Amino acid sequence: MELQVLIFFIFVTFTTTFLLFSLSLFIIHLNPCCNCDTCTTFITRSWTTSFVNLSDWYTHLIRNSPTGTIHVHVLNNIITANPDNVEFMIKTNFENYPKGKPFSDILGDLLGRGIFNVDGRCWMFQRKLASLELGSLSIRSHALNVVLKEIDSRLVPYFSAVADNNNDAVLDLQDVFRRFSFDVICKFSFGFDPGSLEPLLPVFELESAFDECSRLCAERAMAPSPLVWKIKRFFNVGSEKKLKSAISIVKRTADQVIKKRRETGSDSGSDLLSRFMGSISDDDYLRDIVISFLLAGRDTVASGLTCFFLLLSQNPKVLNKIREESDRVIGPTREAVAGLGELKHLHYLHAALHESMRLYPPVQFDSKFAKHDDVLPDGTFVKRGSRVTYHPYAMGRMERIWGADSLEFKPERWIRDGEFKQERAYKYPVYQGGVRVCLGKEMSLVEMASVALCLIRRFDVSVVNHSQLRFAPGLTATVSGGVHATVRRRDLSQ
Ligand code: HEM
Repeated sequence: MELQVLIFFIFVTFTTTFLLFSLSLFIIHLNPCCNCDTCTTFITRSWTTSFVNLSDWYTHLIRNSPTGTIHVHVLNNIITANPDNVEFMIKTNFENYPKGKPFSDILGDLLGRGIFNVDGRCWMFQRKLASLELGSLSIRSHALNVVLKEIDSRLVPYFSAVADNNNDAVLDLQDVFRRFSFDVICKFSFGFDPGSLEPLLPVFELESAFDECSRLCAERAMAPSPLVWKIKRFFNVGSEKKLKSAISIVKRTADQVIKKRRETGSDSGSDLLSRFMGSISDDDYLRDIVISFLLAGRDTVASGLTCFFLLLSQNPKVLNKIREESDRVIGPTREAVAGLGELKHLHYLHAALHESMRLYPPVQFDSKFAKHDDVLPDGTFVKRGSRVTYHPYAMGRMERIWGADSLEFKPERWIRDGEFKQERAYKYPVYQGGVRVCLGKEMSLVEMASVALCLIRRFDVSVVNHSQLRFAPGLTATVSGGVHATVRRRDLSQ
């Protein structure tokens, strides 16, 4: 009995100390008492009466800010859509804006020492290794082969089955593209095929565990204070208990794949894991690296494709122009596929993909934490420890950046002298840009262009729900309830 009392006493003392310590950190870092308009609207959530998404409210505030920057004091968060500030954060003064501890705390349990979650030397080592691998021609053509095989063997049959259903069946584009891109990134990174787009296979345990991780980590990020989730994690209750179990599934599966590969040897050497295995002998480190790639490559591509098809469905003229261009470059045979060389000549298609991600960037915002006091180019003072966020979603909707027609879907704005022209990364930081620019940019564009071509040339895809998109909380832009569409085989006599 005495022992139980002692344990109880230690438990209560520890918990109280922990709570008080965390509360004092919360008060030091945040400013929970601010009663400015922005903070009051944020705390009372009264923005929901006029806006569907938090990002839309931020866009509205930023539009009305003369500098293109706002400050949500209660979150200690500076949010900017000013290209000069973006360039300063991610390039000129990059050293002062690492991901920082608050970010690595949120994703640390899932990503460990993976590239997404680290700064400094550990990041630089992985970055160098990964850029060497991803830059090589052989891995690019491996990526294209993986994508084309998945399109041919699963995506086209899946769409065909829906099109041949006489009852005007509807499919959820977002769900299909997520499963497609999960298969692709697993094959590309691990060299193994989860087959999640096979209609008859049950949802793969790894895939749903990954969904759960992404959702619950985003919940951590949205908590008003890390104290909330840290206490839950400490006691292993509620959402933290679920997260722990989902993370263990992801890690266990990755461990099994690596162990098997060590036993059988890296056969073809073409997937990313085989290539990393040549330089890294620590299997836990290898696992962290590969999990970061799975996270990076899955929902981003699915989100990009979903919004692209939504916009095409609303803009038939753009759709027709893409079809005309592809007939010209690849030839009119519907089954013909574009190789790496031909993809480069599809200028209008690339313009349309970039334009779609301007309005619906897969990563809507990206935060860093200031190491030292600083002043942004627009004059905003940044206190050490503040969170500084650049906001591609708001940037894509700014008249001062894109002109009076900024809300229109106009691929033509990317075409000069008949060719696709890239914009500066700081005006269009959809793939971030600067020192930590996305390493999968080329691969994702090849993947999205290939999917778009194969589907557009064969099918008419019509989105049925056209109301304003409501995004669910998550690391990547995900539409609540999905994006539903009918699919018909194209009438080739037209
Ligand atoms: C439309 C698709 C994609 C978009 C919009 C996108 C966007 C981004 C963004 C915004 C970042 C910076 C995130 C941060 O600050 O942590 C990033 C980083 C990264 N992306 Fe992507 N990404 C896409 C696809 C991919 C794919 C397919 C891969 C893998 C093959 C990939 C691999 C990476 C990696 C490894 C990083 C970390 C780079 C570093 O920290 O140095 N991405 N991406």
